[in-house]
Amino acid sequence: MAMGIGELWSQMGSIMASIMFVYAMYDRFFPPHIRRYALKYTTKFTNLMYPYIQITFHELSGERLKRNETYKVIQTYLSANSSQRVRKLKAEVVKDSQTPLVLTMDDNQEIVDEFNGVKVWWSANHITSQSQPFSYYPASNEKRFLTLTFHKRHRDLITTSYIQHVLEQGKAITLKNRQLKIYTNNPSNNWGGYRSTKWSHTTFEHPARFETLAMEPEKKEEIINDLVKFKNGKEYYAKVGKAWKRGYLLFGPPGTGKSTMISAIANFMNYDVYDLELTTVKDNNDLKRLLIETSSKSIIVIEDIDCSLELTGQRKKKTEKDNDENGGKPDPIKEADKEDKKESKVTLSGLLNFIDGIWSACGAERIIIFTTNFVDKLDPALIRRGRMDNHIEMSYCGYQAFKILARNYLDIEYHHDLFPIIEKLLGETNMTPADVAENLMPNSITEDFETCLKNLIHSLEIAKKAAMDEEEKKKAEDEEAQLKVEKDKQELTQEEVKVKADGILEKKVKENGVTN
Ligand SMILES: Nc1ncnc2c1ncn2[C@@H]1O[C@H](COP(=O)(O)OP(=O)(O)OP(=O)(O)O)[C@@H](O)[C@H]1O
Repeated sequence: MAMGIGELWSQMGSIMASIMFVYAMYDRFFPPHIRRYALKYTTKFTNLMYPYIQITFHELSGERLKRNETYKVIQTYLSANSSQRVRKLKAEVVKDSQTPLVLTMDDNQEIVDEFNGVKVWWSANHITSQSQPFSYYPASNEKRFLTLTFHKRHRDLITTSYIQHVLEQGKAITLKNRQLKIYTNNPSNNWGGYRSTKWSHTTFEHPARFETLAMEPEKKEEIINDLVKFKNGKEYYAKVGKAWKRGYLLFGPPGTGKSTMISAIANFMNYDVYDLELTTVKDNNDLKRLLIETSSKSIIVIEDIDCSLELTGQRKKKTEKDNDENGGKPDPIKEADKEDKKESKVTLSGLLNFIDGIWSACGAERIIIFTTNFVDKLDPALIRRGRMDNHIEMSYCGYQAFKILARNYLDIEYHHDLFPIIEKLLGETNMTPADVAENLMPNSITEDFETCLKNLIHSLEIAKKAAMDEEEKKKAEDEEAQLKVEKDKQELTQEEVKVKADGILEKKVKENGVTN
């Protein structure tokens, strides 16, 4: 006969009461050391019966309870996998991330992950403990940890491959989401009589991308392929015994996109940028120290390398020009700056060591970029292949590059009737992408794209005429110079004739004098 609900409840009640009674007796009459003994053996027994292994990853570790990097990386991995599956999520503000609000698994939530067909369980937990006086997070007396549970027959797979997989994936996601930074070296205060420079940084938010960079598509593709090969080249570089770094030399006239290219590379590679101002570096040692302080996955840039040091004599010219701009008088600010530069004792060999000396191998995955407007003036040792592996010429705007700018600035995707005229004019005159872009920008909100294209045509025609006039002028000057040379030659020959004639006359006079 079926048992009534009331009867069931009364039976459960008496079972519970018996359990409580036995526990109270155990607690009261068994001394603690016997209880500990019993607990030890019960745990051993349950461990034998329980086929799962648990690994915990604590949020804080070490004596000073610093935040554990592994915990953060696993949390990132789990966030990427859990936000779709877990019902209770926690929103956290993360510093230096492109997505400042990150959703992570909340306490006591569990997610199931699968690796090579094996199931594992992750759970987020916390225990409340006494507050930690030495913790970097003094307010926190909650110890958080993540627990990984898996069947013991998969021990090897999980403890080696799976955990490594989680860490690699977590790191990759962190890198992808991180906010890029741009560093620059500033002279630091006199300290103990030693004047050195220090990196300071801000967030790097340049919007340049390869898609928006105006250059010939084949050339662009070549650069992208080279970068991808470099990024995936860890094993290759290790195999050939070369430090994992690459040098790029960007050269071309001002306004052809050298700085824009650097930003596009940084965004594409997801690397930080170190903009090195060589003139404020005290000496080779200071340069070495700055190099050591740069991180992996970064681009070290030295812009206008020809003006940075007295490696080419270019700096002297620049200074003279600066004085001319100031009515011949030295500008006090620039003079102070000059004092700074005078102190820079970085030498060519110091710079060469910086690029490929022993110390350049500290840190990996680094790109060094030099830019210059005057490639011919650079010391060949500085830019030889192997140091600057890839020489990229940034040239005047061609038709393909123009089409990219037209798409960027005017949203013209494929073609416009004015394009053939522009193509012809671009073939006949030199205009930098910076100037083309400037012309394509509407001067007012009422200006439509056709007007912008016409503005460009007008500017190209003016530039073409100016170039022709310049050429004519140069031709005329050359001709004049040539004429002068010829005239000088003629005058010289006349002079020679005169000298000769005078010589003959003198001789005759002497002879006559003798005969007379
Ligand atoms: N190839 C390009 N593609 C897209 N935009 C460009 C390109 N070249 C120049 N520009 C535009 O012109 C501006 C100036 O270009 P950029 O500073 O990159 O030139 P640069 O070659 O580094 O000049 P400089 O030698 O004077 O430093 C940029 O802000 C960008 O808007």
